[in-house]
Amino acid sequence: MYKIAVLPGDGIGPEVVNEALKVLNAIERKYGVDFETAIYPFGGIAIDKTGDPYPAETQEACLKSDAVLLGAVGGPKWDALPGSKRPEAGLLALRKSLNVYANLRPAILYEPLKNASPLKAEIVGDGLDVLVVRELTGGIYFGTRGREKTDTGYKAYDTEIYSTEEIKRIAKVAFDAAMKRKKKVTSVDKANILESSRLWRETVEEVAKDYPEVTLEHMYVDNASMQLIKNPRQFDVIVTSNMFGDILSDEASMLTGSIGMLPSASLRDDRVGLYEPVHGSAPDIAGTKKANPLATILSVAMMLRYSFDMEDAARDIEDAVLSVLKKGYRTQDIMQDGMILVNTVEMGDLVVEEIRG
Ligand SMILES: NC(=O)C1=CN([C@@H]2O[C@H](COP(=O)(O)OP(=O)(O)OC[C@H]3O[C@@H](n4cnc5c(N)ncnc54)[C@H](O)[C@@H]3O)[C@@H](O)[C@H]2O)C=CC1
Ligand SMILES: CC(C)CC(=O)C(=O)O
Ligand SMILES: [Mg+2]
Repeated sequence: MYKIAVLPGDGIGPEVVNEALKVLNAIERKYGVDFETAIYPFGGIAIDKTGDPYPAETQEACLKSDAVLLGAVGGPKWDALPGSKRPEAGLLALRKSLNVYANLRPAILYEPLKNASPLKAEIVGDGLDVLVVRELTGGIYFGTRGREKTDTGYKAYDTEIYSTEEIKRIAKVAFDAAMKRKKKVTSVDKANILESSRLWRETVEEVAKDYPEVTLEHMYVDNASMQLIKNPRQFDVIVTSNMFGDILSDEASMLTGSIGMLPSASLRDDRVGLYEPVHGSAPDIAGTKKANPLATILSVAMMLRYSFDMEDAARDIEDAVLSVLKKGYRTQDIMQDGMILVNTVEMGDLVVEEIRG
């Protein structure tokens, strides 16, 4: 029996996680498996309860689980807290404590959403499928940061540090993924300025030697941001640092129609993983039932694939999502003329119905 720690978090987090749990339940019944799920406080709600965004009880449960399912954290209620005490600091601590250094963020444009992408039809072509492999437990989000008083105010700093080992292991993940795809890796950096990017580039070059079948190209992050819009079909796997991957994956999400469509898996060298939508807690729509739960539902599919080796069940979920979209059902973020508008709960129910068959 697999143990799953469930961290709904804040804002729309609990709303989308509820729908994902319904889908997980449908998979349990269909495949005769048993998942032991338990919900733990995390993020802003945990700060309210315990003063800590990642309380000891939650940490212990996550470290003992086979997988963690997370909604999202943060919101205006906690924005005035110092950085180290905010819900987002809990998220970084969770990722670090699990050592899930490889964040896979597939940006796939589902065929029925072709017209929901803001890109012109000729750019989208017959579909988009880009995998962003983001380094998740190092870089500037984890470097020393601080503030010092000056005569006129303050100066503040954040530091980007990457070691050869950190770069090697994420590069390997990207090349291994590319071997199962179109065999192309684009490594995104800012090596014309940053020393950490220069080491990144050199190290990725070294790793590439073990993958002669894979084409490697390097691209500066400013150009990559532009190319993602201009010609996204040139990309297969993008490998990049924590911050660049954070930003580029939000950008890539728009190619698919909405950030509400983008799942993620954060992995380490064994099968334990953290699964969460790419989006945040969306305080602007929290409580309105407008949130698209598909990113979280698709994150469950990634959990079944990567942590539980249940490829058929993962595909079942992905096929169910495609069917629901083909039938014309849309949450507000992907709504188009002539389609049927549904809310968060209705979208979850529709996916469950498809899985049940
Ligand atoms: N992994 C996490 O827990 C993350 C947390 N955050 C936190 O979330 C809070 C809000 O951040 P924002 O910058 O506004 O980013 P956000 O991703 O929460 O929202 C950006 C925009 O996308 C929309 N959106 C997001 N998810 C959606 C969904 N499932 N369905 C439909 N529309 C959706 C929102 O309504 C909003 O207009 C902040 O406190 C931020 O720090 C932000 C990103 C990731
Ligand atoms: C706290 C942030 C690093 C969360 C975020 O934006 C992300 O992981 O995509
Ligand atoms: Mg982000």
